[in-house]
Amino acid sequence: MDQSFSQSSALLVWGHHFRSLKPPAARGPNRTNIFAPSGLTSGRETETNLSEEEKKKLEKLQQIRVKFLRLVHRLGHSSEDSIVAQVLYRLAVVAGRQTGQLFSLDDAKRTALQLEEEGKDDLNFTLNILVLGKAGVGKSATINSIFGDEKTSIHAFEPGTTSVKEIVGTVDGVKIRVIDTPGLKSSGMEQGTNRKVLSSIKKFTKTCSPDIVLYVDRLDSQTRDLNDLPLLRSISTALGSSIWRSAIVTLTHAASAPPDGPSGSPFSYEVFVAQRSHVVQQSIGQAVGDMRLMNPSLMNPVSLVENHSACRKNIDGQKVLPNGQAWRPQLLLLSYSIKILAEASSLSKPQDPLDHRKLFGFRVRSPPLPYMLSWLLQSRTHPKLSTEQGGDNGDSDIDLADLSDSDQEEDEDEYDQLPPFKPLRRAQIAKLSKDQRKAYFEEYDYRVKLLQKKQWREELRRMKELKKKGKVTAEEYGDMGEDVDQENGGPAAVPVALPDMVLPPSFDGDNPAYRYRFLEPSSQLLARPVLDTHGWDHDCGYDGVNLEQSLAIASRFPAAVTVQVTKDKKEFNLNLDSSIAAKHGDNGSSMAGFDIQNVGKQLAYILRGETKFKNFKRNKTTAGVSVIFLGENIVTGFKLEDQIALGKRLMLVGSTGTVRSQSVSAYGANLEVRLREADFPIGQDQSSLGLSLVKWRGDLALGANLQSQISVGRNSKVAIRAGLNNKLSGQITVRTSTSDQLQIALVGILPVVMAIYKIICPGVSDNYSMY
Ligand SMILES: Nc1nc2c(ncn2[C@@H]2O[C@H](COP(=O)(O)OP(=O)(O)OP(=O)(O)O)[C@@H](O)[C@H]2O)c(=O)[nH]1
Repeated sequence: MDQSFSQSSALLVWGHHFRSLKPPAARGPNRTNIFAPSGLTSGRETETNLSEEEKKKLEKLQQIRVKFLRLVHRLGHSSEDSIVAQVLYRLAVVAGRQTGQLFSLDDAKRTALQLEEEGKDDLNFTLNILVLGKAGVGKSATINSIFGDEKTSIHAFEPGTTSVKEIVGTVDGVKIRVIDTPGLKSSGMEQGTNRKVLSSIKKFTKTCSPDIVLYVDRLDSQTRDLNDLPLLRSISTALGSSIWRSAIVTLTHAASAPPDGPSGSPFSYEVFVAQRSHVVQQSIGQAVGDMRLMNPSLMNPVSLVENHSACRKNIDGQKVLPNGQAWRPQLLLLSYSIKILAEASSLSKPQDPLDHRKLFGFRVRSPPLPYMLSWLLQSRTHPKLSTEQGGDNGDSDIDLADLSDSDQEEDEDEYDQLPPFKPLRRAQIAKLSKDQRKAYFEEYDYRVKLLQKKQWREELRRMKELKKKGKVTAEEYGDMGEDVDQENGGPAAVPVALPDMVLPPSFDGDNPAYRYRFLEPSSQLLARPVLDTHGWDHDCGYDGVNLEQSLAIASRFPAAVTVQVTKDKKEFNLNLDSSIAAKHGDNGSSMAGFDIQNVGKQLAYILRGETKFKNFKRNKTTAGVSVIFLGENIVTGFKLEDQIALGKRLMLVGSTGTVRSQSVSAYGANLEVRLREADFPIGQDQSSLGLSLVKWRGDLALGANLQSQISVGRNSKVAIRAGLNNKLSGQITVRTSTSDQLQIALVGILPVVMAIYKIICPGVSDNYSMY
């Protein structure tokens, strides 16, 4: 389910610079609200005291404001839009927060609308854009998308732009002049070539100085570190670090599916965009050498772009991102805003220049509602008292009963009735013919399975008896380790022995995993290191720690706390999950929880509660609420969930819910069918098919998700995960694990075959690289 949600989540698309913002003027008690109707404040009185020079400045600022509102109108945005509100606020600040007749917002709005209705072509607004970036990142394609026309040629496999050139066109009555530049090189060795290109760019910009710089890179490139520093430094040295003042980080290929995270499941779109934006923004900060630019509130704004011809379009024919936002009007609005602010800034005193980065850096953002909705709709297991803590282990009663009736005796008998069997030695097996060996292994596997089943049932029976007598201890219960949790279709969360560190795939003497081993813990507090598998060579990869504790509060209320802290040089992540539950009779249970999670770069504090009722033997209904505090936003949520078990193998889970913040709501529903092998957990084959639906800001996102784990032969397992949404983007992941070396070799050949296929059919590879 996650995947489909992540595809549709809307998120930090504009980085943290584009947060929905209540006009800050409305926040402080001493500030004048620029959105208040004119004439209600003392503006008129102060206006009469103004000098001629100040009056002229106000008039000019009002003209700029009218011009800006006309541009906003042409883009189809409203003055309530967060970027627009921020620009208007900033203009009011430059004006000294005058609200009199000379600088009335209502007047400006009225004039702008009137001029637009008259259709006058007197806007007098031009925009010069310099486009910079590495080779092949999509600079020329972005320029074509801006103009909606094939103005410059693009190439997939060779340098498309070989010299600096100017492209002129008109968009919404605005004359836009774009300087397209040859692709720059990132490696330190090639900075000589870059210097030549940059010096020709500099010559060009002397005659046509840019209002905006688009620094273009790909959203989907996997650089984790500061690989582009030499390139960014060359740009700063050649064009001056002030070039970054008006730069927008433009990330192309924005419809790409997020890659897999350390947990194996894909990142949400929000996290993917936030991480990639952060890497580029930080690199720019480092290249400029201004530590203030490392401050999130001063980083360059980010804009997402998707140039692919198959990109989904909205009813107006505008290309839209996976979160449903039309990117082109947003990019233009951002560019116009920066130019408008620069115009306003030229009227203010030199010691107070406007830095648009500061402007867009307010730490308030529109919360990613689809992401929060998918989080809310997840099924949760209520913590239970272990038998040692005095509990009867609630739901697992059903499991034990279910799993120990009817066909159990048959299986046991079957195993006991089997004729004697003598396992062969390796040397004896080697002498068998191919058919004999096959028959031998089939028989061997069949017997092992029956034996495992028998042992498992014996263990369950033993546990049941002990439970009846109230004698089972937590350790024994933990040893069992096989109690099936009906809700999650997997082993229930019971204390298990501390796992060892995962060994890296190739030997590395520096890796601590080879030097340290865990000891069996005596405490119930489970502590585990968190491994980041995407580390570099000689990186130890352990950047975090995970702690888990289950307790019984007042010997009655089971509680569970999980804390995970990851920290490396640059990032600090904290995740806290804590829950406490209380039972109502035999069939009901309520849970309250407090979580802390990283959402983008902010911490979200979450209060949640839910009540679960078992209304029929195989049906459970859950209702839950949540309140999330994210920055200055409060997101409230409500959900309903129903689980029906149809026999032992099939489970149906349906949930629906809504989240709401700042009078915007997102609605969603999930339906999931889970199917597992009849002798689960001895046989591990299981599949699930999920459908999800999210409605947010008028956009409907539908997603389907299939997950399947199948055993192939004796030694291999295949796990398939496929996701597809109604925007026809999706992802298929196939993972195979095998102990057969030949198969590994075959799997290793796959990328080579793919690479050859791409060379033979370049068009195909280019078109399908992201979809
Ligand atoms: N899927 C996808 N492909 C893109 C996108 N932008 C560009 N491309 C493709 O990437 C390739 C290179 O695009 P160009 O626009 O020529 O890149 P460039 O940065 O101008 O390249 P140089 O001029 O050589 O520096 C072309 O095949 C484009 O079709 C995008 O947003 N999504």
